[in-house]
Amino acid sequence: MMDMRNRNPSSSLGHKSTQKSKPALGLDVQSVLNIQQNPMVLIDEHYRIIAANRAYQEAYGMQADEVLGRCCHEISHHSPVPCHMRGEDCPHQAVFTTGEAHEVRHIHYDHQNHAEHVRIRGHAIKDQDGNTYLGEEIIRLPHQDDEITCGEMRMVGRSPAFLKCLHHIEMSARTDASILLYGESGVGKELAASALHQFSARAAGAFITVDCASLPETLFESEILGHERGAFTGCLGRKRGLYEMADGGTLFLDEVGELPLSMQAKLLRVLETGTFRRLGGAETLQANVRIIAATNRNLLEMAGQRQFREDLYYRLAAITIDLPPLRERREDIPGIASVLLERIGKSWGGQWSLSKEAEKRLFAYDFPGNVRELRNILQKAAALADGPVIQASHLDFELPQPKAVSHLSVSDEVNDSVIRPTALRNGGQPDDLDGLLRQYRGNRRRVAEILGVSERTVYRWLRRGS
Ligand SMILES: Nc1ncnc2c1ncn2[C@@H]1O[C@H](COP(=O)(O)OP(=O)(O)OP(=O)(O)O)[C@@H](O)[C@H]1O
Repeated sequence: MMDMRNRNPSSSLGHKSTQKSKPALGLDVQSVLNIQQNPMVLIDEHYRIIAANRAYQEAYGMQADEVLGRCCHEISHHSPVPCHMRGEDCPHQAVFTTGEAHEVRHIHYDHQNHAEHVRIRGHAIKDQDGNTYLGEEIIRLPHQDDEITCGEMRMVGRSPAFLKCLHHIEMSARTDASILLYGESGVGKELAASALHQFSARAAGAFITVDCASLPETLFESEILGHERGAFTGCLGRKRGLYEMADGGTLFLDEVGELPLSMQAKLLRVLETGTFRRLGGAETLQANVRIIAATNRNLLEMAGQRQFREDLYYRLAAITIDLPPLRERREDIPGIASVLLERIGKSWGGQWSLSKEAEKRLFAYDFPGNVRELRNILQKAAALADGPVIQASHLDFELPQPKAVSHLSVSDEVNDSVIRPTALRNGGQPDDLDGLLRQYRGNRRRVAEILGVSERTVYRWLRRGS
């Protein structure tokens, strides 16, 4: 039987006096911890480990006397500073500040410096003197959980901001609440929605995407609710709508902020009742659908300007999740770049990697168009590279200074040398839409204004090109 007081007298449970230092109920802490199959540790307010079970010692390849008295961050993060000082969501900080249990997703390093994804549940534990300790259970995630695989796509990242977002996605997926994903264009909202569906109890059901930006107002009802035969001129047969097709699964409303007010009212009616009628139909139908919506607009601000219904906002946003832009998680750039190059290699039949200098240049760039822009830059670079290694010179991402453009119209633009590459193609789409977006730091509204088209049109062009 191990006596914690002998191992680390200053930090054992009930350490205030020898008389009182006996653990509650006289239990041997070590044997209680050893019952746990997952790694478990007790940590004091100074981050020092005062007890660790056998599974913890095995996970980090250390003997008990090598672990006790050491700081938790030294062992699991190989870091001299606590994880919240490196931007991570730290259970220690949360539990000692709030006294509440806290769960996070982290990357831990074993004694051979191998990284592994873990879920940590931290709880406050009191001794008989009222001192608080952090009890941490560490759940090691299976290898395939290192990344989120959505069909062919993988959601890659290991930055604190990304792990926090991934944790929110996993936790929210357990509920059936509606979720609103916020994030700049190209940040991975659709991928996140698909991950939410996959983690949820509805994973076996359908995942149906509605592109709200490109859905014409006239087709809204027939597309979302379906129609009966002969419902309108030229309508030959019965068709189930997207809402009905998502029964038992998830309906993803992409770019929900682009929905005109009239469509918002129709959508709200369906979401509130869960019932609907196909166009031209008399029967009231029902579907059990989980709603995930995404936007890059501030919907509450839009609600204040009467451009978005407040009641619809609250129906969509039971839970909101922010997806951080790539420039706020730069350490993810090399990992994502390598996955994107793998994807490009597979579809083009080749293999590309980045030179050190190219990696450095990517790391320094701001990516107003986020992961989609990174993908476009890499595609272009792979096409330009004369071998398997992409050099810095192949990366075309000069971010030109935005010009003062508030007064520009389409005709002004034709005479403007900076914007000339965007000369309009058939159908109004500029030749270098990506370049124009880069020029205006991904601001689709500004680009739409310059081209004299609606933001929905710019969005539709982008989708067509991706
Ligand atoms: N973490 C990631 N790891 C790997 N690929 C990613 C990641 N995030 C996004 N991508 C890729 O970036 C591209 C853009 O992602 P996605 O379409 O999900 O962005 P979005 O936020 O929905 O964009 P938009 O607002 O324009 O609709 C896709 O090809 C997607 O697979």
